[in-house]
Order: sequence, then structure tokens, then C-alpha cells
Amino acid sequence: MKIVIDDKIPYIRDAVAAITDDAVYMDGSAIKADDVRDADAMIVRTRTRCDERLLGGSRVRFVGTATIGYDHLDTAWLDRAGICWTNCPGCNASSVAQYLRSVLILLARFHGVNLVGTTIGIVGCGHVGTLVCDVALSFGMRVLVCDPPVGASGYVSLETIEREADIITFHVPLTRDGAYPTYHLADEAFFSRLVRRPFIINTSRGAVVDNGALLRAIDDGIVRQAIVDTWEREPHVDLRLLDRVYIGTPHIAGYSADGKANADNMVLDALCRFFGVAAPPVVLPPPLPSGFVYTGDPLQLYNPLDDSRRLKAYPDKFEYLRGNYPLRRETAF
Ligand SMILES: NC(=O)C1=CN([C@@H]2O[C@H](COP(=O)(O)OP(=O)(O)OC[C@H]3O[C@@H](n4cnc5c(N)ncnc54)[C@H](O)[C@@H]3O)[C@@H](O)[C@H]2O)C=CC1
Ligand SMILES: O=C(O)C(=O)[C@H](O)COP(=O)(O)O
Repeated sequence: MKIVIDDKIPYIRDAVAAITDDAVYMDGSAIKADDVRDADAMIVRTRTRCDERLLGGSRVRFVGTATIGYDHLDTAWLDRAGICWTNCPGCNASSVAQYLRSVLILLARFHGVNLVGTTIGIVGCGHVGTLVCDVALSFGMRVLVCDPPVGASGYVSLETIEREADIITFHVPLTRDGAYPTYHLADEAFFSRLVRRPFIINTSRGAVVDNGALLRAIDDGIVRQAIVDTWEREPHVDLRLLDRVYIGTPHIAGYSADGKANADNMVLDALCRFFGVAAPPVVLPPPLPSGFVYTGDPLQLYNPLDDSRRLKAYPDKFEYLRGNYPLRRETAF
């Protein structure tokens, strides 16, 4: 079985070697139709657009993305073409929750935010949003959830969040169609309706927030501070916006080693089930260095300011910083 695999997916190679000796590792953004024509399967990340242009006329029958989001897959075309596709729901949700926990701690320590009683608006409450909700409740925050597709009782409208939230965080997929599209959910009109000069956090997809409108809202003082992990047109980030945000990171909220290993296991499990082959050994994340002594401060395990400093210093190294990401664990044990 020939599998074409993104070469920036960590920890996966030994497990793949137990499945096939015909694995080809490539830069995900450079994979072309010629590279996959005679492949049976692909394992990709967000950097490979999987559509008719890439896969039409190929032998590929399975496409797995080792990510939660799958807006880079043309799922309608893949379905029509009879190509099985899968993402890894929830694989790195707790990594994004770790990012949010650390951001909230930083706001409390350095921006005078008393988390107890502060209102956080969570837009999108699936795998990630649910964990972020738990984090916020554990800090004693007042939590408002907006998720119209789910529409659970107690959920609120986006307008309520615009009116009442001190912190607004987005955890929706990027969608352009359907009843509740999220493309530019936070647009000029959204920012104009904000009442409490909130902090804005986007770790979902760049285009969920109109980046130009966000920059203007920061400049006009409508938004107190912004924390941005996902950007429109990344890796080519708007340098003015990067300069103005409190925290600007290169789309790494989900980059804990735990989340990456989960993704490897989920995508390989799906591939093995599809082709009816034996599952490989479980992928484990590497341990922290033996000298690491945990003091109990979550920022010691992960401080997003470290990633932000690196991106602000080297904005043109967006992809390099992602591809050469330091070891980050969610727990010390
Ligand atoms: N920055 C990063 O490294 C990462 C980013 N992500 C992004 O975060 C997104 C969320 O991930 P999950 O929670 O796992 O996805 P999920 O699919 O479990 O949950 C998404 C939730 O958003 C809701 N939703 C959809 N449209 C909405 C709208 N217009 N308004 C409000 N809610 C809406 C859905 O009903 C669902 O409950 C992913 O789609 C992905 O794009 C995920 C992992 C890592
Ligand atoms: O899982 C997702 O969805 C994400 O956004 C990933 O964490 C992004 O990872 P890459 O696939 O771009 O490495």
C-alpha cells in the first residue's frame, strides 16, 4: 500500500512502518497530482488542499487529515468521487484548552482581570468549546455559550455575547454555507456592537474573524486586547495586526505532543480499519526531560507568550515555527 504523508506530522513514522514499506513523506503544501497518482492513501494536515485538482484520476481511496478542522478537504467532491475521508475529532481539543487556560492566567496576572465573575462568551461549543467552558468555570467565571446549530437550552445569541462578554473566544469550524456560516462571523458589524471593550481570542480559523475589522477595532479602542492563533491568509499574516495583538501565535494552539500523538493514533486507526489491516503500535508522546520539576504553575508547562515572542520576532518564519515546534506536554506526569 502506498501512502503519501505530510512530513511535518510528528511521531508517526514508526507506526506507519508497521503498516507499509511504501510511505512517501513530503512537504504538505508541495504535494501535487503527480505525487499521489499511484498512491492508495494520503495522510495530511491543514496545508494540503484535497480536491479534484489534486486527486482527480488518482488511485487514492482514503484521505485522513491528522487534525480536527477539515476545511482544507473538498468533502463534497471526495464523497462524489467515492474517496473515504476522515478527520480526527477532538484529537487536540485539550491542547487548545491548555492554550486558553494559559491565556486566561496571563490576563489575570498582567492585565488586571479578576477572573471570578468575569463574563466569557464561548462561540462554538463542540469538542474544544466544551473544554474551554470547563476551564472558565474552574476559574469561577460567568460563562455564556453561543452555538445555534446545537441550540441547547441555556445557550445565548451572539448579540447577547456582544453585549455582555468581557472576553469572547471563537471555537467554530470555518464554513461558508449552511444555516450558520462562520466566515467573517466577527465582522465590522460584530465589532461595532461590542459593549464591554472585550478581549477577543481566535484559535479556530483565521477567516472566522475579519482580520482588517479586528485591527480597526483594536485601533479604535473597541477591543481591549486580542489573542490570535489563527490568521486570515496564513502563513502571510497582516504585520500591522501581529504588531497590535497582545498574543500572536503561529496556529499552534493544538500543538501539544499529546494532541499530535492522539491525531496519529486516530488517523492510523481509521486507515487500518478502511483497508482491513492490523493496527500498528500505539503512538506515545515523548516525555518531558527527566530534569523537569513541575511547580504546579500551568504557565510552566505552557506559556503562549513564548510562541508569541518568537512569531513577533520572526513573522516570515510562520511555517518554520510550526514545523519545528518545541516539545509541549499537557501534564507533567
Ligand atoms: N488553533 C488550532 O491549533 C486548532 C484549531 N481548531 C479549530 O477549532 C474548531 C473547533 O474545534 P472543535 O470544537 O473540535 O469542533 P467541533 O466540530 O467539535 O465544534 C464546533 C462547534 O461549533 C458550532 N458552530 C458551528 N457553526 C456555528 C456558528 N455559526 N455559531 C456558533 N457555533 C457554531 C457547532 O455546532 C459545534 O458545536 C475546528 O473546526 C478547528 O477549525 C481545532 C484544533 C486546533
Ligand atoms: O486540528 C486542527 O484543526 C488544527 O488547526 C491543527 O492543530 C493545525 O495543525 P496543522 O495540521 O496545520 O499542523
